[in-house]
Amino acid sequence: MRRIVVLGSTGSIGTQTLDVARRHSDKLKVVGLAVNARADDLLAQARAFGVRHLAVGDTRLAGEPIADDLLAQARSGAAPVADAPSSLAQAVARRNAGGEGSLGFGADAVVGLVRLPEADIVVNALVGAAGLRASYETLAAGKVLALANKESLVVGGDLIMPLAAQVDAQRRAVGFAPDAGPAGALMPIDSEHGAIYQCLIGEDAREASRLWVTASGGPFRGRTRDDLRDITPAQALAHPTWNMGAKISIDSSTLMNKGLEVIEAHHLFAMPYDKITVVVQPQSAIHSMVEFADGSVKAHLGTTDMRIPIQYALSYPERWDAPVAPLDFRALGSLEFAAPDEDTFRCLALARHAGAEGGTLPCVMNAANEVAVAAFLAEEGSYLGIAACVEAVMEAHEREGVQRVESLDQLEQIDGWARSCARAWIADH
Ligand SMILES: NC(=O)C1=CN([C@@H]2O[C@H](COP(=O)(O)OP(=O)(O)OC[C@H]3O[C@@H](n4cnc5c(N)ncnc54)[C@H](OP(=O)(O)O)[C@@H]3O)[C@@H](O)[C@H]2O)C=CC1
Ligand SMILES: CC(=O)[C@@H](O)[C@H](O)COP(=O)(O)O
Ligand SMILES: [Mn+2]
Repeated sequence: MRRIVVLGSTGSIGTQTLDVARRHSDKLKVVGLAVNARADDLLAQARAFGVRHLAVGDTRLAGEPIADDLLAQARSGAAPVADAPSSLAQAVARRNAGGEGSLGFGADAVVGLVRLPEADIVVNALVGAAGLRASYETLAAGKVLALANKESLVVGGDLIMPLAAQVDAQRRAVGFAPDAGPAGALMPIDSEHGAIYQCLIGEDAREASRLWVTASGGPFRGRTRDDLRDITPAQALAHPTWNMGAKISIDSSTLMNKGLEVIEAHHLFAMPYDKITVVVQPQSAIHSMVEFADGSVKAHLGTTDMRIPIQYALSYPERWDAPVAPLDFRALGSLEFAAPDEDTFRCLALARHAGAEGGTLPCVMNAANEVAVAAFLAEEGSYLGIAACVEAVMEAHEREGVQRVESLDQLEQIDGWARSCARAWIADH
């Protein structure tokens, strides 16, 4: 039984993770759940999965009646009735649940769940740089990090990857290492990175000469800059192939998502930026590809459903029964490929620049993007303003001097500076 904590359990990745856990309840046990504000949904999930360690990011909810219900659930110690066909089974399930339950409010309570002694794997499905500390603390606690929160690596890859290498070595030392593959301390959930991870298994990573990161092209593929002037949130949220949370959907439409993924790939696979190439693949059937020194290319394909990479991150090195119908190539028709239009979708080039410069610039770029995307969604900023704001804040940071990444505290301080800068820029435009 693999015991998992799901941070961001009410979101797109979080709910799909719970669906995988439901389908494989003989192999996965959910022991902790965290959300930001959807506390009613959290309570329903906790009851359905018999979870007694709960955290809510929004501290204002601590004084609401829902807090009493959550506390009752945390203290209940009862396995869900559906999982306990007899009183004996229920008694065993109660004993296995172990320890006292817990309920906490605020960012520290959310991060605190990663240190639960009964947790083996933490699924980080938080959104934005708010997920960085949880990623760091998961690996610092020697646990497996199943990572959807790509912003963690974009901002703090320099801190996270050395920790992941340590946990990988610890797991290898105690005998957890498949014959042909890494020990699985950091399992990427992002579809492209899950794909590359699988293409590299059984290979000598030093023989990989290029990573081909695929992009759908987003809802505005083929449009000109002029076409993008009056884009509304509803138009930008309508992703052509994936059903995702709001922030990543906007990032996909601007190609910032692909820029974040290039930086994520650089950290995860130690690949130089000039050997990471983005290719538009509008069907989103090829999730990414790895080219090797001898000219061979391995591609990973699958149904466009995140439950496949989520499940693989949890089952590795095993493969469990498919959570969705596999791809039917007869129905797929053709596969198209194109170069991305980086003049129209400037966020991709900005992110590449931030990644290549390194240090604290990706942190600044990411924070400015988060603020500009939130402003656009709140109809307080324009669509084209997203790239313009990111560029202006990056330039300001470069003028002041990009720093080497030293610590989480340093990153949080620079993130705060970039957010203020971005808010000021939006107020002025
Ligand atoms: N969705 C997808 O298909 C993919 C997503 N990703 C990445 O996965 C991450 C999650 O994306 P997605 O699931 O789409 O996002 P959603 O917006 O759908 O969900 C975010 C989840 O995180 C919770 N949350 C947000 N902020 C906090 C906080 N400060 N403290 C505690 N909980 C918080 C939300 O709680 P509440 O509901 O209470 O607000 C919600 O449960 C992102 O980094 C994204 O880039 C990567 C690949 C694909
Ligand atoms: C499902 C997933 O991994 C997303 O990150 C996806 O890649 C978004 O689609 P785009 O290719 O349009 O960015
Ligand atoms: Mn992706």
